[in-house]
Amino acid sequence: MTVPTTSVPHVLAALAGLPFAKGHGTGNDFVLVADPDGALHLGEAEAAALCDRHQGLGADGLIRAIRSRRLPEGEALLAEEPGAEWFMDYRNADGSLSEMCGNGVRVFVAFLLDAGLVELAPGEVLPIGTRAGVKRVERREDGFAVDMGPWTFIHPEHAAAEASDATVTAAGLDVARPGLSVSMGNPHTVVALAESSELAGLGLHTAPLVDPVPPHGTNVEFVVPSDPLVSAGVGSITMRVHERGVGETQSCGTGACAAAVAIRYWAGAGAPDRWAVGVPGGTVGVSFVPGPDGREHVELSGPAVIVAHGTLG
Ligand SMILES: N[C@@H](CCC[C@H](N)C(=O)O)C(=O)O
Repeated sequence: MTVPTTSVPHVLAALAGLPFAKGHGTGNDFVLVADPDGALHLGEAEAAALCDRHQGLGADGLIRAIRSRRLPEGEALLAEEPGAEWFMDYRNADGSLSEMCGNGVRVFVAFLLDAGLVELAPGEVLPIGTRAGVKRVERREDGFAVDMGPWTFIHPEHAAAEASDATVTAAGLDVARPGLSVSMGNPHTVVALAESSELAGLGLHTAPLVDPVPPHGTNVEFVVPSDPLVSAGVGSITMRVHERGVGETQSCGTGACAAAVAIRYWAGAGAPDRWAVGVPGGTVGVSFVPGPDGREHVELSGPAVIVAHGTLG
């Protein structure tokens, strides 16, 4: 019998001795590996094997900490921000690359601190290279806040004219619902539901069908606005997410930002700039703030926890 060279045990055997950490942000969990000089080969097969929940370590994604100058996409960012020494090389659980991960970038900075690779006092900001550009991460007493940059509609012509640009079908929904596709550097399609019972009844073990799907696929957020929607100036929503390249996760930081963007857009004039987004793994904060470039930026805040360290055996 021939053992496939891409089988999880085979791929993991080739990584024996690899030090790693495990961390999460509101239950969105990651395997983290320090590879400052880019000496390791951590591609699609390695990410999928490490993230395998049965035969690997198990995670929603793999994050490699590599110096920006060691990757072509990181080197390009250094011209824009010379302080972005570290690059978050992120892969989904199926091994695919994603441009951005909002929970991941907070956990990434917690990992750099834990590994002694950076120093950052509360109130200080660290620029991080990502495939969606440089993200500035501020350390706070209770976690981290990330300037995620400006949001955009993926299909601006439809969104502006019809307030939705897709129909979304999912297990547990009686009929297809309208969705709004928002880019946070990575793609999202947001669907509003009226009742918590509809959210609870969704079957997210299979991927929702989005028509038309954005060019590079999409993450899908189902969102229920709280009643009242706004309390003490803060909007409140609850969401579940099916992530591209992963499946249902306990949380998605970029998804929480996209959900707040869509609900605020649908709510119209007078909707608040601060939002609390409840996810199965906790709560994250999303704020709309003026950016240094004069555009509106989205700020994501929330916890980041390193739970374990180990060595691949
Ligand atoms: N969980 C992440 C998003 C991870 C990437 C996503 N699955 C994609 O393919 O775009 C987050 O916290 O933002």
